[in-house]
Amino acid sequence: MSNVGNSSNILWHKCSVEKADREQLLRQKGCVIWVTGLSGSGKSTLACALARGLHARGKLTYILDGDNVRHGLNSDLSFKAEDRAENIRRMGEVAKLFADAGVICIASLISPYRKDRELCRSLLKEGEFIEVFMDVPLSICESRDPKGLYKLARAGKIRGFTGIDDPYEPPLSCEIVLEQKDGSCASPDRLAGRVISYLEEKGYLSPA
Ligand SMILES: Nc1ncnc2c1ncn2[C@@H]1O[C@H](COP(=O)(O)OS(=O)(=O)O)[C@@H](OP(=O)(O)O)[C@H]1O
Ligand SMILES: Nc1ncnc2c1ncn2[C@@H]1O[C@H](COP(=O)(O)OP(=O)(O)O)[C@@H](O)[C@H]1O
Repeated sequence: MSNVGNSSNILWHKCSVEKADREQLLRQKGCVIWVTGLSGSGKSTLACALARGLHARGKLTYILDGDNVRHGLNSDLSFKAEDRAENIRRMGEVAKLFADAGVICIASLISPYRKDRELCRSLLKEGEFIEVFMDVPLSICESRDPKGLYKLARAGKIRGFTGIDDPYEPPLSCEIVLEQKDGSCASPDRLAGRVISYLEEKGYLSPA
């Protein structure tokens, strides 16, 4: 008998077709690229550029974007701390399933709290969780404000907005930092190129 979370009598069912077999088929290694950063830091843009770049090399990717998943699976969750934690936990679990399918899964969400990101990291094997920090100062994100949300937050019309009146905890150590400082903002394709080089170096773009 085994207990899993709140359930009991749940046993793992194993299949003879495993992750490595799917990876052979796809000629790549399943992993999670976890893109974290403030709203407006360029997470979704990077995710798209990365998916395009990898697709062009014949690699199978799937983007889990915070905004998009909040339209469906996570539509019951708000932005209070415990709901963000649940949002991130579910994203981590779904990303893990994609990685197990052999897919290069690009999860792009603010994920502001370190402990939630660490929990998602712990779901995967060593090396399979690649954290990418969009290191863009709040002032730049705020000046971009493509959805007008910072303006609403500053006006007190949105409460608990990340970076304004809700914290963002930058990674203390992560696999890739993409810095965008004033005046020197690399293009999304260039930034994606840095992630693709990392994947190549670590062998993720070759079969298991
Ligand atoms: N209070 C508050 N704080 C931060 N962001 C807010 C908030 N309310 C709405 N939004 C919009 O929701 C997008 C962030 O969703 P995420 O799922 O990525 O957030 S989180 O990881 O659960 O913190 C985020 O999208 P991005 O701009 O793409 O980051 C915002 O557009
Ligand atoms: N590398 C970049 N250089 C300049 N502008 C960028 C870059 N990446 C994204 N942007 C712009 O910044 C804004 C926010 O990008 P977005 O990808 O929506 O951020 P996020 O998903 O983190 O909220 C958009 O207007 C986008 O065009």
